[in-house]
Amino acid sequence: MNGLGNKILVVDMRGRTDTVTPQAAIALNADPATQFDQIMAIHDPKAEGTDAWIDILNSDGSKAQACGNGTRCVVQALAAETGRKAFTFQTVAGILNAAEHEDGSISVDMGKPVFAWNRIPLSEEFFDTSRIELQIGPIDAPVLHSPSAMSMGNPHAIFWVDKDPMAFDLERFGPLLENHPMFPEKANITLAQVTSKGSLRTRTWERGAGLTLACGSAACAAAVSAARTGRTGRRVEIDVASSSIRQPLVIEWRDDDHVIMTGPAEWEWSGKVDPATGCFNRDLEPENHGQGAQAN
Ligand SMILES: N[C@H](CCC[C@H](N)C(=O)O)C(=O)O
Repeated sequence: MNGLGNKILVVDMRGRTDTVTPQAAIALNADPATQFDQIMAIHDPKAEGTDAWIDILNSDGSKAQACGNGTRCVVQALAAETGRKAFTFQTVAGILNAAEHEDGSISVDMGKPVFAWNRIPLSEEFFDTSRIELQIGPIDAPVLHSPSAMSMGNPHAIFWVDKDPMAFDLERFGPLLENHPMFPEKANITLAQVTSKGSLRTRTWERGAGLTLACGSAACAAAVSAARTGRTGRRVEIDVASSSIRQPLVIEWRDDDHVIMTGPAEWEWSGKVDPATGCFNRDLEPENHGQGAQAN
């Protein structure tokens, strides 16, 4: 599946006690036929009142605490399977409520943003993490500087740019910043251009996945950071510059501090996958539209 182009493998692990291994993730990503950005593994629920435990792996095999685009794909797959429209998931980042709307768009309550330096986490103490001292490029003429830092369950740095985010050499700067000592758990790196008081244009280098076509939790982090620094209001339309899918993500940072993300999801193909090794085969004919890959 994809969430605004973000390549998502939704793997049904319900009824099983094993998990998708980092090795399987790396093997699946190494094959062009199954190259992905994140795996959303659906497991039987652990907590009362939840529909599933969602285990999230990046394409480098590392774990992610949140995945907005991937969560919308899980909602679409489960809604197609069950006919239900609203779900409650448990992830490392906490409990997420999500629902598919009549028009097919999907809203996810991504929880509350975290601003404290030591919970993002950052390796240096900053009283105000809405603008931290971090720059890249020549000392006297930095290419990127003074980002806003925060967590959506996963760490984010938002660099403000005054021209198209596509004009930057993010392939070069991304890994330097992702792995910068400032971020003890690494970070997702986003370039954000304010295009109005209610809209942003973004591009993200993802922790553990690199340049992706879209990143939902980064869109949430950009919207919250823009509102937090007075650049926009608390409801923002995000034009994800790198995505070929010309639909905005709508992010609302509600007065109760919850961040609600609304956007599309799309099924691409289904198949069977070995969660230990990553061996897979595609269904010749799509069995059930909206179904993720079935573990075998
Ligand atoms: N693409 C995902 C983000 C995955 C985050 C992952 N890169 C990490 O934090 O390690 C999204 O739509 O939110």
